[in-house]
Amino acid sequence: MMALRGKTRAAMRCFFLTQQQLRLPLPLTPSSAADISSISAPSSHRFFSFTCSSLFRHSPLFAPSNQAFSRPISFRELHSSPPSIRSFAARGLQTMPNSDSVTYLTQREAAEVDEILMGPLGFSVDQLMELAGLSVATAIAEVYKPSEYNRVLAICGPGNNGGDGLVAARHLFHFGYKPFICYPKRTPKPLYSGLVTQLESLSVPFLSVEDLPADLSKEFDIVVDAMFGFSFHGNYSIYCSLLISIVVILRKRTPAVVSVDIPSGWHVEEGDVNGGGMKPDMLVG
Ligand SMILES: NC(=O)C1=CN([C@@H]2O[C@H](COP(=O)(O)OP(=O)(O)OC[C@H]3O[C@@H](n4cnc5c(N)ncnc54)[C@H](OP(=O)(O)O)[C@@H]3O)[C@@H](O)[C@H]2O)[C@@H](O)CC1
Repeated sequence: MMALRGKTRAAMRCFFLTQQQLRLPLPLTPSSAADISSISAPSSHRFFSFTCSSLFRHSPLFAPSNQAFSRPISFRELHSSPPSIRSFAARGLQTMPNSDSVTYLTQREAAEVDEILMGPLGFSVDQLMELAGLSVATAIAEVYKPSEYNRVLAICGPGNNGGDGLVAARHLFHFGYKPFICYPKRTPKPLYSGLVTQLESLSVPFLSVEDLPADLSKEFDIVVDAMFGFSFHGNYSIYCSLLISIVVILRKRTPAVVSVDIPSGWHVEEGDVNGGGMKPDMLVG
């Protein structure tokens, strides 16, 4: 998590990591650090970044001479790697030019920041969700051009992470993509029903799990994983594991899987401890 402690404005920015960035050779050179920093969202799209790097927060610090860091590392390796390897992501982010304004939060500290944002600072969940979804859409547009990756399937879960996905899909529509939504467990709260209404007013199709084609790669260029964020607990229900299986299996042929905030199924601080979580190409947090 990119965050602040008394530096709220400085910390309001979106970070995303792609396979390409995670293949940068280590230790990071000034130019590779610049490559990473150049992918942050434009200042007009800055927002409070939720939990991306908190996935890696408890990794021990690494020595530049460590053999593990003398070669490029892929995102796939990152998922299955011990904490010392996972700390690469934190290292990359820490190496950003204004890294003095960036610190990392635990889940508990993140909850406290939420309380401040939504308490004395007066932010609403709607506002934060809108900014999160817009930032996800912006990050996708930065990496996957609509001319090449036009058809987007957003799989949205029952909580706020799913709400981020609904918002992102709306912005992707306005960016020129053709989004589709799979939202199997709808939440009847006004915030969510409003997001659904807005998408329906744009004629964005909602697909049931049964509607999903057997081969997602033929129908979609990007899958947005907005099933679960930092409140995922326990194991997947049968229903959810079905969805996960679809995406994981077809991920081999799907051009891009983009996870929102935390890859679905990952522990917020320990990562993919059971090995059954999503394996995204890009993580936006
Ligand atoms: N906080 C903020 O300020 C903002 C947060 N934002 C975003 O919200 C995300 C966190 O949102 P969240 O807290 O709503 O939780 P989330 O991860 O979406 O899932 C909760 C739902 O999943 C369900 N569920 C859980 N485990 C399950 C299982 N094994 N199998 C089946 N179901 C399971 C659980 O059900 P329950 O346990 O309640 O029965 C509940 O319905 C965060 O990562 C970020 O992306 C932004 O929108 C901006 C503002």
